[in-house]
Amino acid sequence: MKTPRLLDIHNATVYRDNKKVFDGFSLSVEQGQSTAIIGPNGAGKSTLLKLLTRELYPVVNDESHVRILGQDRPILWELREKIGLVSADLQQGFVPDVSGLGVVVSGLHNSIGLFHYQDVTDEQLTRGRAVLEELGISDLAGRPYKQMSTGQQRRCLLGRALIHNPDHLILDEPTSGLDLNATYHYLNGIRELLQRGKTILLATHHIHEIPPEIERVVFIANGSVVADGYKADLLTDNHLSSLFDMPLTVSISNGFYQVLPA
Ligand SMILES: Nc1ncnc2c1ncn2[C@@H]1O[C@H](COP(=O)(O)OP(=O)(O)OP(=O)(O)O)[C@@H](O)[C@H]1O
Repeated sequence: MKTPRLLDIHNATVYRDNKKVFDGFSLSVEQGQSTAIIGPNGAGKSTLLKLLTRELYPVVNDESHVRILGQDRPILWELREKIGLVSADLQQGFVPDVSGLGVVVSGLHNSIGLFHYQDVTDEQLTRGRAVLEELGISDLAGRPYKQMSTGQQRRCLLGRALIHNPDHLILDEPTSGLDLNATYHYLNGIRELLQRGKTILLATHHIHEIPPEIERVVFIANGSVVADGYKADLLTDNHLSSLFDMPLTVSISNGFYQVLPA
């Protein structure tokens, strides 16, 4: 049997409040095909990722579908186990008093904090500690979320996304707000995950945070896919200048791309 696609969107119309953000949007991503979704502010990147996490739904229509791992109506609980998420929305909405260990373990409860009515087992705590150790952040286990830096919170949230050991990860602008050291530390962690075979869907307008291991890029502008192909073919002066509507020049160093005004 053919492996179902991670994502298969065909002809989708999506509204956010009264605004039609996608009109006939189509995109598919195979499992194992890590992809960077690039576009300027307001292009529709987060909207796309929210379709995948089922935080947004398309308008129901016979001629369109949004299939995730082969399912039109995936069971949310199962989806959360198979696809980990780190996004700014999640980071901002997290319960401030929870500890680093609590952040990670909350992934098992699919909650944005840990609450007294939740039954947290010793086994879950042991799993949470193992994830913290794997990410090299065991020192954050007891620290309240609200007392962590942006980068520390982000790494705990990565731990939360990894607690189910999902095959797929969605990262929405993963290094925004991180300093240089934290950016490259975080990117190294992401590169390791890619090298271990995880599929990563990364939405960003920061070209420098695309790990060398990601080869496919999709450009989105005004709610449509405007280009889709290999990174080496699309991350060029001309293509990026056109996407961001200003003259840009690209340089490459150790597999990472950097962009500056031309
Ligand atoms: N709650 C909302 N109500 C109405 N319009 C919205 C809402 N959220 C987003 N939009 C609009 O949808 C469009 C796509 O937004 P989206 O957040 O998906 O873009 P993005 O590419 O992720 O942008 P950014 O890089 O700024 O995060 C934008 O025009 C935005 O103004």
